[in-house]
Amino acid sequence: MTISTIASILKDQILKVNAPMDLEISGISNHTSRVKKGDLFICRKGEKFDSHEIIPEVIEKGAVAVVVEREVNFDAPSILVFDSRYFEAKLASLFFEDPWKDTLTFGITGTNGKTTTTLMIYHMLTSMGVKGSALTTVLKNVLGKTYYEDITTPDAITVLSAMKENKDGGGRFFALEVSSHALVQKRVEGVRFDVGIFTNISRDHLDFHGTFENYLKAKLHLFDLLKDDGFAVLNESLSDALHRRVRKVTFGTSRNANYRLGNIEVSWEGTSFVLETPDGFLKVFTRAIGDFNAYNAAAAIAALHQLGFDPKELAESLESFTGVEGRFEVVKAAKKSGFNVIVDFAHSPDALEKLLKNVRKISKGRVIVVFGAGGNSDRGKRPMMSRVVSELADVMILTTDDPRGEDPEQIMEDLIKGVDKNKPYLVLFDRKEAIETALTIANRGDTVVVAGRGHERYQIIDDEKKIPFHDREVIEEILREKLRGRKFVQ
Ligand SMILES: CC(=O)N[C@H]1[C@@H](OP(=O)(O)OP(=O)(O)OC[C@H]2O[C@@H](n3ccc(=O)[nH]c3=O)[C@H](O)[C@@H]2O)O[C@H](CO)[C@@H](O)[C@@H]1O[C@H](C)C(=O)N[C@@H](C)C(=O)N[C@H](CCC(=O)O)C(=O)O
Ligand SMILES: Nc1ncnc2c1ncn2[C@@H]1O[C@H](COP(=O)(O)OP(=O)(O)OP(=O)(O)O)[C@@H](O)[C@H]1O
Repeated sequence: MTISTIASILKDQILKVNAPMDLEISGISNHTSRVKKGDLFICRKGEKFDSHEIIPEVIEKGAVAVVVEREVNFDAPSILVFDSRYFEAKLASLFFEDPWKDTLTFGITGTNGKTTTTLMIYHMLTSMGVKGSALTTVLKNVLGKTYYEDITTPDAITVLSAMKENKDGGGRFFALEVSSHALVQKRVEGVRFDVGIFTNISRDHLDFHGTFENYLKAKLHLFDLLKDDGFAVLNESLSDALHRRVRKVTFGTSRNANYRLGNIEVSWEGTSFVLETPDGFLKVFTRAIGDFNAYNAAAAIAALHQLGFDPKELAESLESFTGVEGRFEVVKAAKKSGFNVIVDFAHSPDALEKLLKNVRKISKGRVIVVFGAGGNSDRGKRPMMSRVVSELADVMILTTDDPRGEDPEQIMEDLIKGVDKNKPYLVLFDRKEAIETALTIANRGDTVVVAGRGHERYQIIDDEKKIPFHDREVIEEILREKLRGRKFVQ
């Protein structure tokens, strides 16, 4: 692709071109670690770093031109643009030949349930023989291959190159979990979606968005990115918040919902419910435990049913969905000990509340909860999280999550502010010790919930330091030690 092509197609985004028009670019990149020979490199001012400062380094590494959003004191072929992030998204779409155009694209946003809903769609479609890909917090799978390991919604270049690879490999759909950070940072601005799903909204990420209104606005931007015939699948509580004139399909429990959930039943085996669709009633069962998973399933079924898939086939294919790693994950190794252990990613007040209400429904004994709060993110939600847990747990053990450079004592102080002091609670900073204590005090019939980190494999202490820590593996290791040499009657 030449500079001339870019300059003519993206001219509205460009202030000045200072490069030969016939200059050929063979790739695009935005990070020094990924620059290749012949690349057009996009410079961005970020929160930690400004890559306008390192142009000599990227030219040295082989970039033939740079995109900048301010004048720089370095003589290199360049394109001056209004907004680097927006330009990157549009350029990525152009460079990878608009792969979303002939792909069935799903964008899934919401405070909770994005990963699960995305993977339900992925599971149903692939089980029905439709080839495709999904990028989520947990699974980042492009036609069976792990595409990258990192944040939830990657940068625009990664998103669009993954879509292109999916399309070139015969993939017909692409399901993308879209975080509010990604929407603000224009990581999906170069994509157009057939279906946008908004699972729910509750307090989270206010460190980044400032206010709840901004957070909601960020999420709603997904629907500005729908294709002309695209449609929105919304939790019924969000229908009025979306003012844009798009086709809306709602799910919920009220009479007005287009997809109406009823008879939700939760057990250790899974979740079942009846879904009233515009085409009649559907019995649905999924092995993912929790009434909130009925809502996630309703959203996923509504999206696919509206696209013309047979509802019975959808329900059948969902039966083999076993849930997502680290989401209401029942630790099998604990069965022998007579109590249950659950690992769950809940790290917002709403997710903790929904999780623990479900646990209470199915647990015979006490509910013992181990959790903490992540550093460098929304301080205000911390006391709300501990308030919910102290209300719903019988025993609460506060511990460390990912401090991310913040003082763990400070995080703990914030958490303790929300605790009901009439309820028993323990503070154990060492996460392993906290889990071990919970497993030690658990009696037959009790349920231990280890919340907050789900599938994550490292504790992030600060920018530099990552300590391997996987809740389920730590639990299994402790149980092995405890069970060694002991006999249990089951
Ligand atoms: C606060 C935030 O969201 N930051 C994201 C943002 O970084 P940034 O643009 O501020 O980047 P920066 O590190 O200051 O660097 C500026 C520029 O210099 C470049 N650079 C930087 C360093 C270097 O050595 N070389 C280099 O070229 C970078 O590529 C970038 O172009 O853009 C980067 C590329 O898209 C992201 O990797 C980065 O995510 C950081 C790592 C992050 O942790 N983000 C979290 C908060 C996040 O986005 N989370 C959501 C999920 C939230 C949830 O639902 O729980 C997500 O989608 O993952
Ligand atoms: N529909 C829902 N409503 C409320 N809570 C939910 C819902 N679905 C899942 N959860 C809770 O949120 C946790 C995370 O689920 P999931 O990974 O699907 O959400 P997510 O939105 O992708 O989260 P994240 O953005 O943090 O990756 C689950 O472990 C569960 O506790």
